[in-house]
Amino acid sequence: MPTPIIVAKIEILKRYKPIAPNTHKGIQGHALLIGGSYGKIGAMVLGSKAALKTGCGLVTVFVPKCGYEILQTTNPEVMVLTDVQEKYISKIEYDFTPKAIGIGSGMGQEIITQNALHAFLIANEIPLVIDADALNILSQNKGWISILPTKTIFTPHPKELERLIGKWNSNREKFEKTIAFSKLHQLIIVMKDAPTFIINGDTIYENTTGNAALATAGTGDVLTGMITSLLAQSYEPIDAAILGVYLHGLTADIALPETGYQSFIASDVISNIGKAYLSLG
Ligand SMILES: NC(=O)C1=CN([C@@H]2O[C@H](COP(=O)(O)OP(=O)(O)OC[C@H]3O[C@@H](n4cnc5c(N)ncnc54)[C@H](O)[C@@H]3O)[C@@H](O)[C@H]2O)[C@@H](O)CC1
Ligand SMILES: Nc1ncnc2c1ncn2[C@@H]1O[C@H](COP(=O)(O)OP(=O)(O)O)[C@@H](O)[C@H]1O
Ligand SMILES: [Mg+2]
Repeated sequence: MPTPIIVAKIEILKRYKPIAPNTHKGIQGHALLIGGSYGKIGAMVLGSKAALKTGCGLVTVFVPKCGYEILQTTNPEVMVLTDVQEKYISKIEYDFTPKAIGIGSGMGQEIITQNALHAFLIANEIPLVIDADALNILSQNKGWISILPTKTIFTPHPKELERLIGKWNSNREKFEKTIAFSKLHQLIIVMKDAPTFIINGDTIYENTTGNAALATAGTGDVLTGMITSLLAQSYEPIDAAILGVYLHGLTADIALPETGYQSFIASDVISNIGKAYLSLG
């Protein structure tokens, strides 16, 4: 197994691009987040707010109709497009060209949603982050993985990873299988765990931030919003994954003295993104 590259501040500063003074929202990047279903619109509320707080200029969400008022009320900075269906996504349509797309958080796995994902993947050429139910759907339809743009970012937690690559008998085998999967499909795999590893073919990155406060609902949905935002800001996919995971963990390290492990929630990741950026100098 290749020795991991340790991702500490020095590795981040090689990749981090401070904001240009004369930038504007039109060049800061437009992120599109697709997902949500009845009862899981919160995943999109969290992801879209995280995307804005990570610095892209514009964020649009595509959600089932039941998400419209929720998102317009909770996140007024976010633009909202809706599916024709009330409770789940059935046909993904939008009339602009986003710089990056994140798909899957809270999306559910209805058959009609699976078909909508397939049609979307066939048409799409924009850089992608794939999370949660979109990963689960791909696990059941492995042939669709070949349609993805190269360097698409997958963000599985251990159970989602197992659904994609099958069971492993040792840590070593888990890495071998993930590396083989990454190479076969030319994907970047964010192996979310404690710690999180990022696999890019034979290269392994080991993140150094984060703690058990992150073991709470929605922190993964937030990470998807953050990585999609960085992709929209023209970071290379590998840099968006590395920087996103690092900043996400750093929010928990910064908040811990005030929240403790137990009371930290996904919204606390979002409210500490600013401090995480400031600590980069
Ligand atoms: N507020 C919201 O709307 C929320 C929506 N969510 C969405 O709900 C859907 C279901 O996601 P889930 O992840 O809960 O369901 P999954 O069935 O994918 O994952 C849950 C299973 O994975 C295991 N697991 C998770 N993390 C693990 C780890 N680090 N090590 C070992 N096992 C681990 C759990 O024990 C459990 O058996 C997704 O679409 C997700 O985006 C969740 O993110 C929760 C919050
Ligand atoms: N004990 C832990 N230490 C560090 N990070 C953790 C820990 N538990 C969970 N995380 C992080 O929290 C996030 C959880 O993501 P995920 O399981 O997809 O949550 P959700 O789907 O509820 O949003 C991942 O980034 C994971 O690495
Ligand atoms: Mg998740």
